[in-house]
Amino acid sequence: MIIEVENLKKSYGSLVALEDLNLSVAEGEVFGLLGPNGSGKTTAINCILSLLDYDHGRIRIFGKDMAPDAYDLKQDIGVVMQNVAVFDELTVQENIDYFCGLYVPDKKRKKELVEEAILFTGLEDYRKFYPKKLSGGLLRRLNIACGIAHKPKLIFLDEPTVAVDPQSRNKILEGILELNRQGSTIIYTSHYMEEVETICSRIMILDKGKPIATGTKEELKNMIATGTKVTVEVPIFSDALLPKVRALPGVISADRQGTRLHLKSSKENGILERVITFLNDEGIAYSNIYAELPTLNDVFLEITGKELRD
Ligand SMILES: Nc1ncnc2c1ncn2[C@@H]1O[C@H](COP(=O)(O)OP(=O)(O)OP(=O)(O)O)[C@@H](O)[C@H]1O
Repeated sequence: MIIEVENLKKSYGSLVALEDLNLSVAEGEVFGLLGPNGSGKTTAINCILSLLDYDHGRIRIFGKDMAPDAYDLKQDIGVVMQNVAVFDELTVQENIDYFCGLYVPDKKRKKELVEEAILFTGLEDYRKFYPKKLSGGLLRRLNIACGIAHKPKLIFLDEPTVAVDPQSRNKILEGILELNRQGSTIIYTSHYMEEVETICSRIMILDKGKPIATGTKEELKNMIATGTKVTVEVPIFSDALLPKVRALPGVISADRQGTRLHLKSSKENGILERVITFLNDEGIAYSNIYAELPTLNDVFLEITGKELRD
C-alpha cells in the first residue's frame, strides 16, 4: 500500500474536524476525497502529510511511519495545496525551477523536468510572466507545475480546480490523469462530484469529518436504493395525480417542478415502460422523456439526507 491511515482523529479545540478515518490507497490509484466545504478534506491531507498534529491515529506512507521529519518519504511526495503558494518575484519558469530544484540537484535533469512541467500544464506561452500577470486559472496551473515538476511517486492535490475557467479545469484534469498514467499515485480532494466521478478510480465520501462511504463510483451507486431517474416534460399535470405516480411499482419518489415530472426508481427494470403506460392511460400529454443513472450526489443525498451540491 502507498498510504495506510488507521483510526485518525483530529480536533481543533472542541471541534472534531476528523474522526474514524481509515483508508488504504494502493499504487496506481487516483483516490478521491469528496465532501462539502468543511467536511475535513484539507485536514485529512494535512494530517497524512504530517503538516498538522493529530489527536490519535497511525499513518504510513510507502510502508513507513510518516512524521514531520520523514524527509526520505517527502522526497517522493508532491503537494499541490488549495492556496496558491508561489513567489511573486520569480517568473513562471523560475518558480517551477526553484521548486523542482528542492528535489532534483542535477541541473541537466532539472532543466528537462521544468520544461516538461511547463508543457504539461500548458504554460509555454507564459514562461516569462510574473504570477501577478496570470489569470486565476493559469496561476493554479503554475501552482500545480511547481508541486509536480519533480515527478513524485505520490501526489496530493487539494481542490486544484476551485474557481478556474473551464479551459484550465480541463487542462488540469487531463494533466492529473496523465501524471497517473506516467506512474504517480494521486490523492485528489474536491467538492465537485462530476470531477471526482470522471477521474477517480476510488472515492471516499466525507461528511462532517467522518467517512460515510468508500468505493468505486459503481460500488457507491450500488449502495443506494435509487436506480434510474426519469424526467418527463408534462405541460399540463395535476398534482392530484402524484400519489398515483408514487404508487407505481418501482417508484421511490415523484415530484413535479414546473412542467417537469421527476421520478426516482428502485433498481428493478421497466420503469420507463410503466411511466409511459401510466401517462397514456391517464391521457396526459408528455414529451422529452429522459432517464439517467444515479450520481454521487444521489449517494450523498440518500446517506446524509442533504445535497452535496453547494
Ligand atoms: N485551523 C483551524 N482552526 C479551527 N478550525 C479549523 C481549522 N481548519 C479547519 N477548521 C475547521 O475544521 C473543519 C474541517 O475543515 P477542512 O478545511 O479540513 O474541510 P474541507 O473539507 O477541506 O473544506 P474546504 O473545502 O472548505 O477546504 C471545518 O469545520 C473547519 O472550519
